[in-house]
Amino acid sequence: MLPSPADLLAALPVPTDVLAWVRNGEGLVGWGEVARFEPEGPGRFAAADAWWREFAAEVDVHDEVGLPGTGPVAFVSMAFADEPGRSVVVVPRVVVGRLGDTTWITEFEPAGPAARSLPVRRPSVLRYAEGELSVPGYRAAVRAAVERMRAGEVAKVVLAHDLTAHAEEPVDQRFLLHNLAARYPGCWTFAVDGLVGATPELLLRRQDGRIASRVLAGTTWPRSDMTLDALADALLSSPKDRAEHAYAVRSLAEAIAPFCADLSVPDEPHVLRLPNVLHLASDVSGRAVGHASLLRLAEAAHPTAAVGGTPTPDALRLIAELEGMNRGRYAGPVGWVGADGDGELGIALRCAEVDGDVVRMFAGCGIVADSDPDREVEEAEAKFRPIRDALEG
Ligand SMILES: C=C(O[C@@H]1C=C(C(=O)O)C=C[C@H]1O)C(=O)O
Repeated sequence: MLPSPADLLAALPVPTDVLAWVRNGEGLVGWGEVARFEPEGPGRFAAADAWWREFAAEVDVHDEVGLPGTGPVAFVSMAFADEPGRSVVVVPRVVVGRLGDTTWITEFEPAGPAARSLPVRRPSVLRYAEGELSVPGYRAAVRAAVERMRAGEVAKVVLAHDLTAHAEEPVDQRFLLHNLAARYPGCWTFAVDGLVGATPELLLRRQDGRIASRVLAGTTWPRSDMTLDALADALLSSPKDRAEHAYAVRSLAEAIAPFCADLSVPDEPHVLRLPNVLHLASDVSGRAVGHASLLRLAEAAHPTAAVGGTPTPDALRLIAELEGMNRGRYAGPVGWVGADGDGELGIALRCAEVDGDVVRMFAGCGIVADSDPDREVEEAEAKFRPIRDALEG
């Protein structure tokens, strides 16, 4: 039995090409690679689903545990945009999983040589630099979005920017994972093909005929002049944040309604408290009708107005125009799928793309007509905290 959240991650023997999806000590970690598929474009979800079905159907499975996450699994990280962007589906050679008190190992045969276990290394000297969209560039983009919204072009748009850190040596992704899981145990700590983070937002879970989602939108952050209770009350009674939240909930609920019976959407959001931010949160759930896999459900739901906007097509056009950067897999669905098409996909937030010694971090905010550009810059700063702190140790 593995006693603490850090321990599932401690099973990872190597510093890069690690796979993880861990929350409160439960989940999956993987390494080695038996297969990979990299779809692109608007058909990427359907292509990933078809490829995985075909692959999983060929596997001769001996599953002695029979829990969600046992048997063959693929880790998934989808591009945010139809263009540009590369999505990744990876089937690991070895998976270690944990659910409740049960811990298991899944291995493809013939088993490869055991990976030599390398100690976790702290990144050496970090130098920060602007990303593709600088802070002043981001402020200007938010200002422009507000003007366009006041002119009635869109109701909500989510704008993000990036920040780069350079280390002296390739970054040990496990160092980030350990720090994120220790500080944000209730978030889903993930790593797929170099995208590493800890997201508080569950796009969709499909399991045993149930569909669930945790929608977040509407954010505040701790400051010295207000208690956490006062901040939470202010967030719940802020018309701006409630409006941002309502768009996100509606977009998710409408997208999954055709695949669900007994859809349950809370009348009021609750406040999710994290060390760096507080969010308005709504847990939506329903009973799955039909056989649409998790990947096909995600295709219908992505991007929700938590990371895109309302109406979606106009918001996506505005994001491409005003951000002018490639989001890559940031804000796209990330997680795992099982051979039966069930699994869990979060929204890849509070994360970074790690490429050797370069770490590209992302953060974004929902913008509505009465957003203040300076506050959105501050909110993005608060959202960079988890990954920056994880890098710095
Ligand atoms: C876009 C991000 O977060 C999203 C935007 C939020 C908001 O605007 O209030 C809150 C949670 C997330 O849905 C991010 O963290 O980068």
